Amino acid sequence: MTAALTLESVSKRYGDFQAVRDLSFQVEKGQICGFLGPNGAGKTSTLRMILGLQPATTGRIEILGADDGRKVRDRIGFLPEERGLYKKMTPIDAIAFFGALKGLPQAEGRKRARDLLEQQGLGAARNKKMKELSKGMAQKVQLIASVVHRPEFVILDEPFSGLDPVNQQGLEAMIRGLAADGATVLFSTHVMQHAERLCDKVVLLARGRKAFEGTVTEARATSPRLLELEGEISTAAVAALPGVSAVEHTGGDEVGVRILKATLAPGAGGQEALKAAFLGGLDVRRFELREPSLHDAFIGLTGDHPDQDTSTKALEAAQ
Ligand SMILES: Nc1ncnc2c1ncn2[C@@H]1O[C@H](COP(=O)(O)OP(=O)(O)OP(=O)(O)O)[C@@H](O)[C@H]1O
Repeated sequence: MTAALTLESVSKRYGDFQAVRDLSFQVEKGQICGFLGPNGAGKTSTLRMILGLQPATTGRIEILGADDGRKVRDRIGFLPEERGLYKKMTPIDAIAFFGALKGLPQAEGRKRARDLLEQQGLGAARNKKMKELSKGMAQKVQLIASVVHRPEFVILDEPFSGLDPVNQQGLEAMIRGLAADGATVLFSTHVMQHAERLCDKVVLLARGRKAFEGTVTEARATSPRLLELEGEISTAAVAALPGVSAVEHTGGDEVGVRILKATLAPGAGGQEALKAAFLGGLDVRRFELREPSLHDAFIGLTGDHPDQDTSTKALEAAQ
């Protein structure tokens, strides 16, 4: 595989504040990579360094074979976190304008804009003014504007924020389409479900440091499986089952039927525990084996909640 992006020991310092620390990761050509972390983790700072919009304090970045994103800017598409196209422009004008900034002739830009708007179900809106579009529609137009020049590398900063579930699904489909056409995609998000559905690989960032790099399956495997049991059972009896490393009483009444959550030891599948429970005659009326989600893995790997704000300002405000 060939790397489309390589970061080696990259750090970013703003005055006394270290926003990104010793960050290294790679994205292979054609991959969809999720760049995950809570607000303030350092995602936008890193994306801006990759694009060459701000220098790294230390470290090396290579994108599409160049040592500075600005040298290959016409081969990159970027959707910034701050949205906004000129309100009085039509979607076609706005898309063609952004294409022209990347060297695409106006007539070709307008033709592609028409086709892409049609594909995204926005054909009827193409001659309206941007200010007349819903937020979801405007965001789709902005994504089209950032990829109309058919970039090899697409960087999207929090592309799902502010969209309703239907538009989020539409955006997921657009991202899959970009990768199917051969583009490499790197997108930041603090919503794990999108990454779980879309990504070939994920990089987890917490307080400016990499907490994990690998596939979603590998990330999930870092977290233990959970077994939920309901019945007239004691915490001690469940704790004694094979493969169970911890037990928590989560519901039901203390003397009668109880709901217990058992954390399984790494590698334990849960079947042995269930078999032992039945063979031992435990009164289990319901059981559920829960695979860890990416969200569980994130909490386990970082100790942070992905929706939390880990910036210094937030930490200070909380004290
Ligand atoms: N220009 C700047 N000057 C000083 N501090 C900054 C600057 N840009 C970002 N920071 C700080 O660096 C930290 C990381 O910010 P960054 O925007 O990179 O995080 P993020 O993961 O993208 O978060 P968000 O999802 O909220 O955008 C934050 O504490 C932020 O306040």
